[in-house]
Amino acid sequence: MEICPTKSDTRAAVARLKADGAVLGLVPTMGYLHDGHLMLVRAAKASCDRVAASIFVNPTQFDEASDLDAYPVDLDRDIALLEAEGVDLLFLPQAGEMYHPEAQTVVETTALANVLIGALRPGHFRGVATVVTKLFNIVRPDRAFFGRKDYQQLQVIRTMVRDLDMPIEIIGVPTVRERDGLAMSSRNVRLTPAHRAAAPALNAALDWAERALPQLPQSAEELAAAITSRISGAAGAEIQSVDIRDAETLAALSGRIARPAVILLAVRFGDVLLIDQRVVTP
Ligand SMILES: Nc1ncnc2c1ncn2[C@@H]1O[C@H](COP(=O)(O)OP(=O)(O)OP(=O)(O)O)[C@@H](O)[C@H]1O
Ligand SMILES: CC(C)(CO)[C@@H](O)C(=O)[O-]
Ligand code: BAL
Repeated sequence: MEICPTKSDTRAAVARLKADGAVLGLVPTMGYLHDGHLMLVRAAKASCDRVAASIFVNPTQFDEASDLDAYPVDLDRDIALLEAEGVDLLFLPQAGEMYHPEAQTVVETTALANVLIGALRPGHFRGVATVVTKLFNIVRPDRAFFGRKDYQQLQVIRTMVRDLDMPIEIIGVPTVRERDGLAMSSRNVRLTPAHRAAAPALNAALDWAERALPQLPQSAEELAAAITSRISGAAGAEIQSVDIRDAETLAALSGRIARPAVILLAVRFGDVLLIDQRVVTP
């Protein structure tokens, strides 16, 4: 695996990797890799000739300095894991390499960026869309792979690619979970033991909702209220939002759920914000 700390190294390495017309996949991450990330790498390996990954803890998408400071890092382990998966290129920039000191250009999906998680984390999706655009411009992949766990992020990126005519196919990969159902996340290590024990309540509530939906003639509002009451029983859970939205546009739904919908959860345990999601089809 070639490790490239600069944009110019990366462009040169990509040119070599694509010289024979190979299809290149990109897996963008913020590091501290777990099996969810490795599933993205495996999906990329399965459908592309060459695979690039990036590790960059992007400061512009953090709305809280304390969350950025607490973001876990273990580069040696990450590099070994990516090597073992057969990744061809790792783009590993420093913040100074990534952003021009006088940078003033941003990319924003104006409506989708400022609702749901975007309302809880102001500026977050502008930071994500801007850095992903930069990663796409530096690596120029044919396909890019993102987790469905970060559902709104995936829809923001799909919308951006559509609106700005980026010639990149976006692939959404299913959520990888711990044995007790908790969605894998780099932030899980920051949960206290008591919060870690309570956190599978998110997935349990989603499982319940998926099972209950065909039997109950529930409205979106009633379903959201029932999910909220289930999660509120989990020790330490501070529910930030439970939303039932159109699965594609994330437009709010009300009344009977008559089309594919996504249930979006954001729940704080101490200072850790956990998210989870489930697409349900009536
Ligand atoms: N459990 C998971 N299953 C599948 N994909 C995942 C999972 N967790 C993260 N991803 C995906 O991996 C990519 C990189 O995510 P990131 O590095 O932010 O990891 P993370 O574990 O989601 O961290 P965070 O704690 O910031 O949410 C994103 O596309 C994300 O959706
Ligand atoms: C897509 C991403 C790498 C952009 O910084 C980040 O938001 C993430 O890890 O999901
Ligand atoms: N996984 C999304 C990146 C973030 O939480 O900042």
